Amino acid sequence: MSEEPPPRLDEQLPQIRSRLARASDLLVCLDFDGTLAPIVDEPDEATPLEANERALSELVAEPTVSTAIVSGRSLPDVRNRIDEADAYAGNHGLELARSGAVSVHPIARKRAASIDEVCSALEPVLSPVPGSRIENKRLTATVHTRNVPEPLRPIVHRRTTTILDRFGDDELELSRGKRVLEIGPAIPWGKGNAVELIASGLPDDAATVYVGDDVTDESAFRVVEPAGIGVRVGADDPSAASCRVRSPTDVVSFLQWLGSAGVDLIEQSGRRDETPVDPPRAYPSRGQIDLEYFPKSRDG
Ligand SMILES: O=P(O)(O)OC[C@H]1O[C@H](O[C@H]2O[C@H](CO)[C@@H](O)[C@H](O)[C@H]2O)[C@H](O)[C@@H](O)[C@@H]1O
Repeated sequence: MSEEPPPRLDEQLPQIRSRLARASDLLVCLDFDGTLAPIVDEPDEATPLEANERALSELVAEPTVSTAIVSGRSLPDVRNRIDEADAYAGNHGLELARSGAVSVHPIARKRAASIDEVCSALEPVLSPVPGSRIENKRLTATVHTRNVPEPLRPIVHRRTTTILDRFGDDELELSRGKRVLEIGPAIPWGKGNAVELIASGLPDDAATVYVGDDVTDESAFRVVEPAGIGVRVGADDPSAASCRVRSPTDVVSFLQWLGSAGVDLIEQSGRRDETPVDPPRAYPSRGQIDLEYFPKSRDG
């Protein structure tokens, strides 16, 4: 990954056009917080921009386009916040909903009890810290520090690390996001893996676009680039994405552009007529799914 922030999206339009002009189909994967919805102080109050919802609906209506929301929130939470997408990945890719069925990473499912224990242990040590908040998302947990006064944030970090060392038993790991500490199972699985799974149901010459704003979106950028298009939302962070926009408002413009010029480029390529498209692979029902859709591992 370059140390430099990626170039602005408008500077990259010729490259984006040429990638779309070679594609038979388009998969548009979108992060939620900071991408479709502006970042707000209270996580419960995050709402997508109406214009982003409209632009998503227009993409959903296009026969050459598939859509997915890929979020760090729990699956039920993110599905309640934004409707209509063809697929949803929650908990940073550990749970997936598509074609009417849900699959959960088998190791993450086993470690849900440890997440619960850690949340219970964190409650008494963090509740005295003003503004701190624990979001238990079953497969992962988020410790929020956005509303914690700056001088107290190191205390939250220390206490969280201490509890995780005591209860996590090497099964859980800590990572950082935007004013949050994310606690999840220590397994090599992230948003990028979820995007690969979703894309595997599409023809080989489909183009995948991924738009996201935070650290966990980087694994998805690495998966889609360079054949697809990664768009980092935010000012000047280095990223594996090939271009950037500044804010969720700019995401609106990009989604609108994809729904008009982007779809035209794909249709003009005419590749769809030549390529027989496999029917989307349906998710099997709960219970059958885990080992089939997620990799086996020693304790899986
Ligand atoms: O992958 P995402 O959909 O972007 O989810 C990442 C985390 O988003 C939420 O936290 C972030 O947004 C909050 C509301 O704007 C903000 O207050 C917080 O500081 C941000 O980090 C969500 O609450 C987490 O569960 C997600 O993991």
